[in-house]
Amino acid sequence: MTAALRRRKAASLSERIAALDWERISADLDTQGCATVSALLTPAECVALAETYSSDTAFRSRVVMARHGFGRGEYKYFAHPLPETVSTLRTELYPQLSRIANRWNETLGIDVRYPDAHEAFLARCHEAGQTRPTPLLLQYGEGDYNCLHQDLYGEHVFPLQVAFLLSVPGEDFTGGEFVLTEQRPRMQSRAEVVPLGQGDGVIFAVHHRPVKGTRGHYRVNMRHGVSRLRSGRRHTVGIIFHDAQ
Ligand SMILES: O=C(O)CCC(=O)C(=O)O
Ligand SMILES: [Fe+2]
Repeated sequence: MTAALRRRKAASLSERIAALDWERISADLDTQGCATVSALLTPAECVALAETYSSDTAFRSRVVMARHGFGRGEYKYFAHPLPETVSTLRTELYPQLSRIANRWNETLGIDVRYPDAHEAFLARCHEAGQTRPTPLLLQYGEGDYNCLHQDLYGEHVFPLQVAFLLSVPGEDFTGGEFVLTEQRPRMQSRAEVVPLGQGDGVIFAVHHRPVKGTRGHYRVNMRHGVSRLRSGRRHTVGIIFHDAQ
């Protein structure tokens, strides 16, 4: 098979997103507060995205985490126009996730509802002065880590976000595990380490999520971060659906 034929036969990113098992993802998010999708990005897409890190024009700002007490390592927020892979992920993951987000808000008795199209949700952000794009590329070297945090950038918050591992664990880097914590009312916190391979994504709650208890649902507070890299270099791309002030 020629390379061109192989390319045509390979499903596009849109097709791969549409083919995801959303019932399973939805159930995992309900029970665990996170769900993984395996190899949604191809190795070529991962390498291409990771390589844009050195670009001067693709980004609107760079954050050196140690300067802000966020950890160690750095990240850059993409500028418009977003790379096609990032824009496709953001636009096409959103409609499925908005159904889960609306269901969660209903469960928690929160009045906010999310529109079906990402464009409509962005219009809401923009009207409130949240106009700057939030998708970001992160870069970690040996000894780097990302402190537990929540990606909140203003009044409007979409309750789910996604991070994709672009590097190959065990080969490009060691350590550097994705970590989630869940703070439960009047109980001790629960931690979850999410093993990821190259191109895998983790979908997780940004801030709050409903947990089923014996007497209805209650709200827990979520944070995410990355444990210390023992060696090598690790890149991830973060897809956050609300824009920033
Ligand atoms: O590098 C990671 O795995 C975490 C990235 C992150 O904090 C984010 O995508 O918001
Ligand atoms: Fe984050």
